[in-house]
Amino acid sequence: MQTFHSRQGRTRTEVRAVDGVDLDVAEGEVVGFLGPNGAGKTTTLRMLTTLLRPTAGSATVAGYDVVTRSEDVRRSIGYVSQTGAAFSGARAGDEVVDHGMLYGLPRRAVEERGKELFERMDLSGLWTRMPRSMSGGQKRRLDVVMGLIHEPRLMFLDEPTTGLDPQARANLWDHIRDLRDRLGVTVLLTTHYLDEADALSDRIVIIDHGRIVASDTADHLKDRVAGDLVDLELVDRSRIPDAVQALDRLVTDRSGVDVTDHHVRARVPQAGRSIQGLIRHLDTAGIELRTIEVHRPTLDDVFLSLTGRSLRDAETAPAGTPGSPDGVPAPPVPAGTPTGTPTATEGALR
Ligand SMILES: Nc1ncnc2c1ncn2[C@@H]1O[C@H](COP(=O)(O)OP(=O)(O)OP(=O)(O)O)[C@@H](O)[C@H]1O
Repeated sequence: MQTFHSRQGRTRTEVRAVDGVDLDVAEGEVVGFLGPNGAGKTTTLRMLTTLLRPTAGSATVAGYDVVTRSEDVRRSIGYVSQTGAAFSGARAGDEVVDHGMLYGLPRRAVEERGKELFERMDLSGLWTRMPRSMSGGQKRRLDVVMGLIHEPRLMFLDEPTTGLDPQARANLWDHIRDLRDRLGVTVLLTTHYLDEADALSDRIVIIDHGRIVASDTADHLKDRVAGDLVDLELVDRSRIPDAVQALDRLVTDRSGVDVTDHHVRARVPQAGRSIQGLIRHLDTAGIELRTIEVHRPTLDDVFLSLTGRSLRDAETAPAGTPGSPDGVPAPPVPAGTPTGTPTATEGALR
């Protein structure tokens, strides 16, 4: 759990930023932490990366307790914050080398690894460039290089693609996939982009008001929580009651059947399996269709069915004052890279 206190005049407000987060991440998984603004994603990440001490609860990252073994945690992880890491006026390559040396790594080894990572991240030729003259996408990839310089087994990426244009986003997605596929890095990323969570994550954890409301693969969430949307457009409106009855038999929850104009719509679990039978039935009953459409649900549908509101509508301005000095700043990290552990991250931050 993470509780913040903020003061406005004489009023002291308590914000429970994270309240009931149970999370297990296996080694090699890419987990997308999805939720609207202010849901508690960054706060959870800051606790897992030892930047913030949990008010209650415990968490283990790469096998180490985040409070009692915080230095070991820092040595084992890479963290790309929302604001990025490349601040100084130094050249990109020098930034990377300085960053690696903070981990106690020898200059030569860091340079070699840094140049390799520049190639892998499509930054070749930019070693001596000032970060401020790089494009948004290049800067973000430089942040990822800095996060990877000490060969962590686990990467935390906080909204890695916010502010990037579609091409730069797609490019960074490829690199994030590459982290897992080629480097075997476990990735925990936060996002409020539905398509990003969908495209990148082996598993999606949906957080709302500081609590986890769902955790599963995107496909399972869609099948289990939302169901496919079947939309029948009838030629003859007088047959609507018959079509409603036919579709209603396939509905397994209480979501029911909607009727507008010539359309009859319902959410049906795994419609691919039942649609043929439905069409046969309608045909036999002489119900003529103008169109039939089946839509896979989106993650927004999942969020809607779990919380009663759309993720987009849930995007509200955060209530507290993020960035106030509740957090413990991370000191430079000591050298070394731990060997893999069976569970990359686990914890119950309640
Ligand atoms: N240091 C702080 N002091 C007071 N309140 C805070 C602080 N940090 C975060 N909060 C509050 O805690 C809640 C969760 O914030 P958090 O930044 O974790 O959300 P988020 O899901 O990462 O949002 P975003 O997508 O906007 O980054 C919000 O209500 C926020 O205002």
